[in-house]
Amino acid sequence: MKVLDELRDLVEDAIKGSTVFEKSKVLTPDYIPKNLPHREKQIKELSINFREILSNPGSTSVRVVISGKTGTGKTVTTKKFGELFSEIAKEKGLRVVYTHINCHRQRTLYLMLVEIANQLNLQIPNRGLSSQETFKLIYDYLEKRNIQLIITLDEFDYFVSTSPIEDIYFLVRIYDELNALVKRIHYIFILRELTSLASLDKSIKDHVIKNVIEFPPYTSEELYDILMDRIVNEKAFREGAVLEETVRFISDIYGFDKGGSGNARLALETLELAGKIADTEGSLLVTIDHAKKANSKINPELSIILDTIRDLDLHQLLVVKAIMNLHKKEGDDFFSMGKVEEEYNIVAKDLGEIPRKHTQVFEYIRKLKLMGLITARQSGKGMRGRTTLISLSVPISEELDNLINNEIRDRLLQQKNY
Ligand SMILES: Nc1ncnc2c1ncn2[C@@H]1O[C@H](COP(=O)(O)OP(=O)(O)OP(=O)(O)O)[C@@H](O)[C@H]1O
Repeated sequence: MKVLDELRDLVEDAIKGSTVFEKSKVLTPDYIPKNLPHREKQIKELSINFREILSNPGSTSVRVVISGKTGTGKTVTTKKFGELFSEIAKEKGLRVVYTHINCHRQRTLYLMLVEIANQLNLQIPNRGLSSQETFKLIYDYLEKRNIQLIITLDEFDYFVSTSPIEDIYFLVRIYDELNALVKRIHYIFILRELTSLASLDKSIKDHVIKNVIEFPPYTSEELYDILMDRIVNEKAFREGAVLEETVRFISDIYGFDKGGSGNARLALETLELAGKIADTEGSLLVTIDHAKKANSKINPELSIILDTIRDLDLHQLLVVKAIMNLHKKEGDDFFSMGKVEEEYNIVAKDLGEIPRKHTQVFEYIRKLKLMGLITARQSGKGMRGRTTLISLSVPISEELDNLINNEIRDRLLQQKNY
């Protein structure tokens, strides 16, 4: 019974316990934030493409393609645009309804149409209507209420790769089908890769690919602004709970310019998980160490990183060991290149190895950075100008320690045997 009581205490303590979060819901994937840093240009491009709906409604059916890798804000940006655009239309006395369909969830043309009807609050009779009949019902509804409808087809690549060609044709050439004079239906097609449309017939492609808006992967600076916006403006965390260097660290790991994927979703997930780890450890601050632990759980590239450690040569491993030693000795995360080189010289000599020259060590560090094992950043402007500071991108655990030591031992043994 005692054990049960202890467990109950534990649960109660955890419920009462302190937390670094203030409004954690703003970190959930479906949350649409007030600001979308670094997507202003894309929102403007969307607005320009759609403005004719307001100035000359019924004259044209707009088609825009949005293309970009995963986590580059395609979904959140189109939703935000839809929200703002229909709001502005309403102020001008026009009805524009924005519908967002995920082609992966609504897997067939029919299911997509049912979902569009749902979002329009239009009841569809249960007797099995065909897609064509359903679309006609939707169109009549728009006509009766004088509505302009924007349909966003998210993950359109999926629809293209799984649907019969007639369905794609029907969807994009809807006006030939409907024979309607007033154009009320407009599309935003969201794709990860433009090349996924390559297999389509030219007559279809011409209806889809008119205006392409690119969503490039985010740089480290851009991710920093996105994370900071959720922390400071959206108040995801208590004031001061997330250290600035933690945000910098996460942005550097995922920044496209730093060899990362440029994926804002992974950066936000890492931040959220780092917060949860801080809570579990009873810490009032979210530190780089929490971010490293979160990264090792989330970053899909990490298991690959551990594999790459097994491929490193002896002196590259010694550089990694030097950074680990410095971390253990000084408790810091980032060290200047000079310091790492100094420690590397000691580590090498201790093992009876002749340390490599400065330029070679520099090259090792560059390679380790490319492999994603090391994160580098510039120091703040100090007395001696800017210097490059480096840190390991993985948490320093006993497991990592053992792995590195074993690999070093193996390399030394191999050398002896030759
Ligand atoms: N510029 C931005 N500002 C604020 N948050 C952003 C921004 N870009 C992306 N995000 C956030 O990152 C996450 C991923 O964004 P989103 O789902 O829009 O990406 P996506 O490009 O549609 O990805 P996928 O191709 O995987 O569907 C979401 O939580 C979103 O709110």
